[in-house]
Formats: sequence, structure tokens, C-alpha cells
Amino acid sequence: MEQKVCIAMVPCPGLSHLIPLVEFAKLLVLHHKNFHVKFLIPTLGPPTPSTNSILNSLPPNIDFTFLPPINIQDLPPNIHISTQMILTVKHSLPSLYQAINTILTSSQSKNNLVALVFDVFSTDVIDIAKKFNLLSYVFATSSAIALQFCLNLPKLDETISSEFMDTTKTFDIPNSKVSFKVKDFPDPVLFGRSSKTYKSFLHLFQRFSLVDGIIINSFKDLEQDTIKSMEDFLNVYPVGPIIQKESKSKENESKCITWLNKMPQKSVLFISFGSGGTLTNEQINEIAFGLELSGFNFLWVLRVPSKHSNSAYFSGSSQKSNHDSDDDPLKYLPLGFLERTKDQGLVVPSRAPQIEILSHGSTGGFLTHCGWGSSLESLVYGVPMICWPLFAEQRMNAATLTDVFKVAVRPKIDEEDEIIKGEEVARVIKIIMDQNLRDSEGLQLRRRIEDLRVGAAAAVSEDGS
Ligand SMILES: O=c1ccn([C@@H]2O[C@H](COP(=O)(O)OP(=O)(O)O[C@H]3O[C@H](CO)[C@@H](O)[C@H](O)[C@H]3O)[C@@H](O)[C@H]2O)c(=O)[nH]1
Repeated sequence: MEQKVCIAMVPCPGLSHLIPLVEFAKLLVLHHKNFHVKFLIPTLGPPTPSTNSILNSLPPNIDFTFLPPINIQDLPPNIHISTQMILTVKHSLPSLYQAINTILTSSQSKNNLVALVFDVFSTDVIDIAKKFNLLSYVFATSSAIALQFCLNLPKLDETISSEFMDTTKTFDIPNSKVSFKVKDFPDPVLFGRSSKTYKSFLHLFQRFSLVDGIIINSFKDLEQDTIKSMEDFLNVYPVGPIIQKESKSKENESKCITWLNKMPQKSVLFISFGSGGTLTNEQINEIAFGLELSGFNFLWVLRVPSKHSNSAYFSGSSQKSNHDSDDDPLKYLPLGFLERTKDQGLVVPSRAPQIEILSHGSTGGFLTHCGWGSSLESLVYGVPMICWPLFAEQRMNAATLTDVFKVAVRPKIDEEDEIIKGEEVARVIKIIMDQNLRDSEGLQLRRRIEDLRVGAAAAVSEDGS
């Protein structure tokens, strides 16, 4: 039997990191019949049902092994979620070493292991690749611009003497026509520079020069200048946009689609905050007020409110996330809202089939937390966005979507109350959704995203990049 070329993939914990890597693996084995992909998965506990459902429907040339779960007691308490991901991979390195050694030394192996592909949060895997003389590739699940910022971080760290938060400067991303305000930097960078969170994040990007290549879930039409500038010193493969073909979550599917089928073309604003984003009760009320004020149709995925507008930042903050709770999120809406908007909108709890909604003809706008997965999905289906970043690198994505790609608007936060007011919500909804305004900002956004939709389709076509 002919030996297959084997690639081992090492994701970091988190569905949004696993899904793009799995979709990439599927494309590799589809286009290269002699390839085999083996997932070696660091874990911090038993896999979730969603993880199992993804892994149990893999095609024949992909298999997976869970590495022995690391002991949560071995991690410091209340660490930032990024540090938790980094440490989970770090503590799994001995079992990863074992697993790779077994593959390489097994006389029965039908596969010839040649390369390791791993997540940005797993760059310590480089050491294992070097030990076994394997090729090493990082798979970046966010934008080229966010990656360029991170690659520049070690240099920035050497040149800045104060805390980032103490400076009011903006920072240019080399060759990207974009400057970021410090407050838009990824979360770990905003922690004190002597903090473990910052140091472990910085460490990831000090090692990139050692890898054989960087695979980015982006495409040239979208981030031409940034990708080009990276190519000067790294092997860069922009393989995107890689998105799921259909939503993994089937919750509320028929309800949403049946409702959308009855609505006019491009008339519905879809509102969703990714796999874990939550808002305060006060912010939910302001959005509800803004929706009523705007009069536009909406489909809103609502979660039980949290104390702060974000998801669990810290590993110890809640074992059971808000969207898994038995509490009914709809009861947190303003009194009478559902009755008053029964012809205007649909509110569904916790999760919805995002791919099916974004690809539906009735959807005309997306109010999103700007996770890179959601941003790419919106680009692929040509849906202009309202940016509502919450955590991680989402503020940076929001700045990129508005200032560089010019496919989104970002509502202003009321400085006094530190909240986005209902009137402001209604203002940005009108920009995105009002198809009748000629020469408007919304028209420009819709034209621009249509161009990028075509570029995205070309990138993943037979002759694409
Ligand atoms: O009700 C829902 C909510 C989400 N999704 C899907 O879940 C994914 C969400 O991914 P993403 O938009 O990337 O958001 P997060 O899950 O929040 O992603 C994390 O990982 C991303 C990739 O690294 C980062 O860009 C984000 O900031 C980080 O929060 C998308 O495919 C959605 O289609 C659904 O199908 N239904």
C-alpha cells in the first residue's frame, strides 16, 4: 500500500480555533489524495458535545487523538483565557512528544509524517518540530493585520518604555494603512507589561522566525499590502477565506429560517455575539430601544446578561457559561418589547445557525462582535456590518473592518455612561439597513462589501490564491 504524506495538526482549546483548522484539513485531503491529516488535540477536560460532533464527522483521510487532559489544578487560578490556552498546550507538550514519537517509530505506520501545523497560541510546538526534524507551520485564525501587529509586538516592546495604556499615541501597522489606538489592542497587551498574561502572549510572537511558514485564514484581495509586506521575511500562505459550509449549531434553525423566508429581501438585521459574547442588562435594553426606534426588521440571538459586556475573561470566572444556563434570556428584555415588535423581529435564545442566516436573501446587515470567523462569514456572503467588539482581538478587527476594509460602521460609546445608547444604535442601523438612501455611507459600504464578496469567492475558486 502506498504511504501517505502525513501532517499532524495541533489546535489550541476553543471551538473557534478548531473549526477553521478542521476545514483547512478537509481541503488539504480533498485536493491532495495522498495526504493524511492527524489531529493531536491538547485538552483541559472532557470534550464538549460540539467538539465531538465536529470530530466524529471527519472524512476518511483525517483522524484525531485527544492528548491526555492536563490537570486544571496545575494551572494558576483565575488566569486570562489566552494564558489558559497557552498553558494547556505547554503542559501537553510531553504527551505530544510521545504521540509524535510513536507515529514516527511505528513500523506499521502507513503514513509518513512530514509536518506539524499548529495554532498561534501553540507556538511552543516549534520545539517538538525541531527535535524531530519536521516542517513547522503556524495556522493563524485571525486577520493578517492582527497577526502583523502581533509579529511587531516584540519590537514595540523594546521601544516603548511606559505601559501601553499610559500612552495616548496611535500605532501604525507596517504597510497596512492602519493605525490602532491603544484601547483597540488585543486584551493580553493591555495587561501590565510585567503581568504573566502579557509576557506569555509576547513570548508566542518572539518565536515566529523559527517556523517554516505561516498559513493565514485571509485572502490577498482583502489584505494585499499586509500579506505582501510579511512575504518579505516569512513564507506566508493566505489560504482563506475558510469558513464552515453549514452551521454546526442547529439550535433554532427551522424557527429562524421559516421566519426569514417570510421577510423581504435584505430587510433583516442579524444580531449575534459569536460563541460566547454577552452584554449587560443595561446594554440589552439600549439595543432593544434602538431596534424599536429604527423600525428595521431584526433577528436577535440573545444571551442571559452578564455583569460586564464580554464573555468569561478569566478561567475561574464561571464553569457554566451564560449561554449554557437554564435561565431564559428573553425575560431580560424590556417589558412589552416582544409584543410591540412581534411583526418586526424575532428573538431566539443563545444560539442560531449563523451560516444559514448570513447566506439568506432576507439578511441585509449583521451586528457582530467581530470575531474573525463571523467577520469572514459576513464578507463571504456580502453582508455589511455594525461592529460591536467585546474582547480578545475584536476591537482590532472592528478598526480594520471600518477603517481599512470599509465594510462596517462602529457605534460610538457614550463617554459618560460607558454604554452605547439606543439613539446611537438606531443611527448605525439606519446607515447599514436603509437601502433607499442614495450617495449614502451605507451605499458605499454595500458596494465595497460586494467587491470583497466577489474577491473572496475568487480566492477559493479552482484558480484562486
Ligand atoms: O449562535 C451562533 C454563534 C456563533 N456561531 C458560529 O460560531 C463561530 C464564531 O466564531 P468567531 O466569530 O470567530 O467568534 P468567537 O467564537 O468569539 O471566536 C474566538 O476566536 C476567533 C478566532 O481566533 C477570534 O477572532 C475571536 O475574537 C475569539 O473570540 C462562527 O463560525 C459562527 O458562525 C453560530 O453558528 N451560531
